[in-house]
Amino acid sequence: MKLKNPPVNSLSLEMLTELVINLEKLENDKAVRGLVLTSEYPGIFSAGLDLMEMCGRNPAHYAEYWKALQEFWLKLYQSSLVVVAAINGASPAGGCLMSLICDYRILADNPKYTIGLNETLLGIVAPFWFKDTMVNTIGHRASERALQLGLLFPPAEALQVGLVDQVVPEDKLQSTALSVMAQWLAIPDHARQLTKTMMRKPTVDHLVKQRDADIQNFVSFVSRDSIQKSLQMYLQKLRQKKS
Ligand SMILES: CCCCCCC/C=C/C(=O)SCCNC(=O)CCNC(=O)[C@H](O)C(C)(C)COP(=O)(O)OP(=O)(O)OC[C@H]1O[C@@H](n2cnc3c(N)ncnc32)[C@H](O)[C@@H]1OP(=O)(O)O
Repeated sequence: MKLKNPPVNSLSLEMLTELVINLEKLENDKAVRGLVLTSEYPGIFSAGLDLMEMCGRNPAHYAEYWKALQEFWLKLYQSSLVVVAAINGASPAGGCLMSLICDYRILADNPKYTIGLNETLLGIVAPFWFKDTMVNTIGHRASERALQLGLLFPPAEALQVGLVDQVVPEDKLQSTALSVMAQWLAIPDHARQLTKTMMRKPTVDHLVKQRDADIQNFVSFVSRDSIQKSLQMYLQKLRQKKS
């Protein structure tokens, strides 16, 4: 599946909805057992959540957006398919989260392709289920440091901390993803799927139990004037970077 939402594959409401629909279609197709997630635009895997969905909108929109994000996370994290992320570009914040909920992550070796949960750099806080996903991958201490500092790791460091499973030359990314997929598909589906469910259930339950409260929390947080100002300033900084 190729992520395709120009210019930076930000996770807009429309994109999240389409991703969930496509995932459902693939899961209902008995001929499909695995999925490689990559970007149509080498250089950018995903810029994360679409900041335009979080700026200057009304509470009903924020609630709808957050619910769609939760839906996407729940769908992909619990997918019965083998999901391999072939990360062919920068992967900040929500882009990193999307990679973390796959079963295996391969990052192309390019110093510009940084990955991490950098929310604090925007003056916002990664929600508990982003944090849980990261802790499950790299452990508590490394997550605490990475989350507080909003670290974006270049490939060698991402590999060292365990944020990705493999770093390969850019021209070997797709072939490596396919050979990793073959290795995972050699395991009987039912055994692998039950194991995945067992490993992920506590994290899933944590969010499921608090879904409504999490939406309310997001809506009230994002509606604050101070948060709106931080997000606007960050967007402005992104725009000024060009000039
Ligand atoms: C408030 C409550 C908070 C609760 C928690 C919320 C958790 C949040 C998770 C998130 O994912 S927040 C988003 C974090 N994302 C980022 O910090 C990435 C920002 N983008 C970049 O660093 C770069 O754009 C890039 C991805 C490295 C690509 O760089 P490049 O130089 O190739 O492109 P740019 O010129 O920077 O961008 C092109 C164009 O796209 C706009 N844009 C970039 N990122 C986003 C985004 N996340 N959402 C919306 N739009 C984005 C950027 O402003 C440019 O727009 P124009 O200037 O062309 O209009």
